[in-house]
Amino acid sequence: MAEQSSRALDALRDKIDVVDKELLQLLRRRLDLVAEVGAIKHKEGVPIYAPKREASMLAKRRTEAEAMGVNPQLIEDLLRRMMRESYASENDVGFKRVNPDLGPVVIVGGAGKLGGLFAQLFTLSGYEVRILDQDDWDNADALLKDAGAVVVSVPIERTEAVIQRLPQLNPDCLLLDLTSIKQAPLAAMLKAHPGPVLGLHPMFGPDVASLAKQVVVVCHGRDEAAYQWLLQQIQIWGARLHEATASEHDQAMQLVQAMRHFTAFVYGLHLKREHADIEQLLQFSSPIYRLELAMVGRLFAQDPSLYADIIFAQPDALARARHYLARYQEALALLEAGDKAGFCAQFADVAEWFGDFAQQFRNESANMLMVANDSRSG
Ligand SMILES: C=C(O[C@@H]1C=C(C(=O)O)C=C[C@H]1O)C(=O)O
Repeated sequence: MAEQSSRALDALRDKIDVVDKELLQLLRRRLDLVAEVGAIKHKEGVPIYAPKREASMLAKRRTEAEAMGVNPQLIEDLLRRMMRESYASENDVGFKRVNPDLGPVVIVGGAGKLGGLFAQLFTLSGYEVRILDQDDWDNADALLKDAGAVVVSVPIERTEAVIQRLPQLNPDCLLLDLTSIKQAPLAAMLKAHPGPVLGLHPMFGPDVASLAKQVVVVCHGRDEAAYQWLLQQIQIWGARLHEATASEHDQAMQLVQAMRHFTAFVYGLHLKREHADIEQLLQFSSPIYRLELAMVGRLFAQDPSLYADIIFAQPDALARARHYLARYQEALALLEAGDKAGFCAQFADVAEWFGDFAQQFRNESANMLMVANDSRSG
């Protein structure tokens, strides 16, 4: 259908175009200022993400917006989107090198995606980075000889074997890994290397444009003082650190990763077996269902072995999956019995357990749904 226009409408639209162009110029000016901030941060080693500055800036702009009859959420959305752009532009400037005396950083598995991201961040921070990938083992001694830090970033199922395969490192070399389970790799590293050891789990994929606001889980291994520089470096990259024991981490990952991915896998399997017509589902979808479908569908755009690794590497994935099945059967019994009241009672029980988080998640998702809807066209 042709979109309607009239002379009056065209005149107003021309004026809107002028305003939008002004906005664009303002954005350009803001980006230039942010680039200057980036240069100073680079020099002084200030983290790219400044949560307090952001919070006070957002609060002020919200108040001002209200006074001007502008929806405060509108300015907040715009500023948050611009700040995301800031992080990426500050990335490009590079980062202060916290440990100028460190020998080369060797990334085992550096040709992989996550290893590649860390290789890039270390390089942007002025460290000498060497990659030790599958075909480089003949050359391992030379690559590792004077290493200041060795980062193991290989698929989970190979992590322990790779750690065992490493030649003896310098006693003061830092050995760390980025695997998404922590107990077994940490134990293997402590056994293989008498020097400083650290377990990290970056809670993000390799596609992030910057580390700003991302979380890195830190599981201490040995000689914390020897790797403070790295923890500081990661914060300069913009990430937030979350300390946990390896077993706390692995327990949480059961639910956050293994169970969740397994459930998404089953849902995908179910859609296929039911011969669901995705095109049609999308036509009928509400924004929340579209988002859910996206969460499931995106899984199948990735490497199956990545997910197999995450799910199968968890020591009690099987027991957890069985618990989940039992819960499903419990809920199914309510359905079989036509027990609506029982369903509502359980629902209320779970709602009470979620407590304030339920409302918090509702608010958060409302915003996400609006964003998801904004990106629709046609
Ligand atoms: C530009 C800065 O860096 C980041 C980006 C901000 C922005 O775009 O306004 C604000 C705070 C920081 O998280 C800054 O620190 O001022």
